[in-house]
Amino acid sequence: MEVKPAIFPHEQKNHVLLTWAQSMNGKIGYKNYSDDEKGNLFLGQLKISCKESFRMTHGLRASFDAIMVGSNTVRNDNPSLTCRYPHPEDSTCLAPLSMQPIPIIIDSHLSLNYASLKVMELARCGLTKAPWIVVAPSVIQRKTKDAQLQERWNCIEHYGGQIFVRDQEYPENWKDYVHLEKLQSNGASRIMVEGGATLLRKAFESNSFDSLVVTIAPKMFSDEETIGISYLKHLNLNHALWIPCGSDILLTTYKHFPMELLQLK
Ligand SMILES: NC(=O)C1=CN([C@@H]2O[C@H](COP(=O)(O)OP(=O)(O)OC[C@H]3O[C@@H](n4cnc5c(N)ncnc54)[C@H](O)[C@@H]3O)[C@@H](O)[C@H]2O)C=CC1
Ligand SMILES: Nc1nc(O)c(N)c(N[C@@H]2O[C@H](COP(=O)(O)O)[C@@H](O)[C@H]2O)n1
Repeated sequence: MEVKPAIFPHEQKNHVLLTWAQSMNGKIGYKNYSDDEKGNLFLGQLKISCKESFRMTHGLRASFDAIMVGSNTVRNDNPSLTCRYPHPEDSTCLAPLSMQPIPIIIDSHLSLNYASLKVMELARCGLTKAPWIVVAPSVIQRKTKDAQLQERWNCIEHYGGQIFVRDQEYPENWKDYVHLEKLQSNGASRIMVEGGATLLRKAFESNSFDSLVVTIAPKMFSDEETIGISYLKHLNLNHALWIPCGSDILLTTYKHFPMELLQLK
């Protein structure tokens, strides 16, 4: 797949950036995740980025209208999906509400327990924007007979979130699956797709993105306990830039990567 040089989203209205952090052997997260409600060990996030590239990610988050993640990412990581600078490792170091990206979760069957999520708690406290959830059309009918689904739907709306029902149950094309046109026409024009592996892979397969920023850390993780993304080998990266960032290296298609993001202090 030819990957074209990209311009940074400030100059472009609609933009989809695929971004993730990976080890040298392409690993991005723990393989088995478990729902801590069932009393199992909650594995949480695989720590990959160094502090400089994690800070860069938060600089990017300040430049985008929304961060999109998949439902398994939320189930495994319970991410806050906030813009925190200059110290992203400090959960209280939040950018002003106006600079916070909209969290977008692709959760076709409304499978997550929204009341227990960090993104909902942060929205309830007025610290961040309430999340947008993309669901399959079957949820409308199912929730009339399923009190738990109705409760989740009510929880999202109660905290000011929005639910977007896509047109088809299982669209082939990524853009239809995530209801991209509707999201962008409602204000999420520039979207950072942060993962997980499936959501990113499907975006590659339907060539539904404008740019890439990949953080590659000098780490290796075992096949037994981690999952990976192996799409880079299919890309023609002749136009890509490789930019050192702390102990990591960034692979990006931005011809003019905003280097000030690397100096975010
Ligand atoms: N290192 C990093 O930067 C990141 C790592 N992760 C890790 O990734 C792991 C989760 O990844 P996965 O299990 O792959 O789950 P995932 O988070 O990608 O969830 C699967 C998603 O794919 C969507 N999907 C299924 N079929 C699709 C299709 N045809 N088109 C478009 N979307 C489709 C589902 O609706 C769901 O939202 C976790 O371990 C998490 O920690 C997640 C984000 C970033
Ligand atoms: N840039 C980056 N480096 C890592 O090492 C990571 N594990 C991730 N993970 C992504 O960031 C989300 C967490 O977001 P918050 O810090 O909770 O706001 C996680 O869900 C992945 O999307 N990213």
